[in-house]
Amino acid sequence: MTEFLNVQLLTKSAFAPFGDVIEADPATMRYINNGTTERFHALAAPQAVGEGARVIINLFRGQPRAFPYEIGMMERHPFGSQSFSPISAHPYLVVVSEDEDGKPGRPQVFLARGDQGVNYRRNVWHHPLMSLRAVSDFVVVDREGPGNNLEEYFFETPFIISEPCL
Ligand SMILES: NC(=O)N[C@@H](O)C(=O)O
Ligand code: NI
Repeated sequence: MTEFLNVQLLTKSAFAPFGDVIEADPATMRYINNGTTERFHALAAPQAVGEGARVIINLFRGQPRAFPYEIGMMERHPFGSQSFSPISAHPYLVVVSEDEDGKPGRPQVFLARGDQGVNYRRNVWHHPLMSLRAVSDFVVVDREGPGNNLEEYFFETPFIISEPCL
């Protein structure tokens, strides 16, 4: 039986089980550079485990997804975190799942604003990048190093996101 997923707004509290929201949170702000710059401090902390592992910074250029969209798989990165920070100012979707005995549970879909980034903590189930509306660039901070840092799971029956809006 096809299951449709609803979409919720991305908030720090709702996303807390999965990682961090990278946004200009006033509670994290301190002035630097003689008061000319606001520093929103330590919004997330990259993780990269394993001998020889390092944190790297990438650019991802995502093609917009078409809807209705089938969420047929999820993935996770056992050895490192992965963050996505939009630099094209377009909204995008963030799809995550709790872990249920080594498999992803029912996906949860968040609509992220174009000024919100996310950091998936290490080993958190998520769907690959889901850009909306237009080709969108993201600064991606994740882990490079030895070992297979990609685990994928394919659902027997895909979930459907009918529309990306709320
Ligand atoms: N494969 C890759 O680098 N990207 C995915 O991990 C993703 O989450 O988009
Ligand atoms: Ni990923």
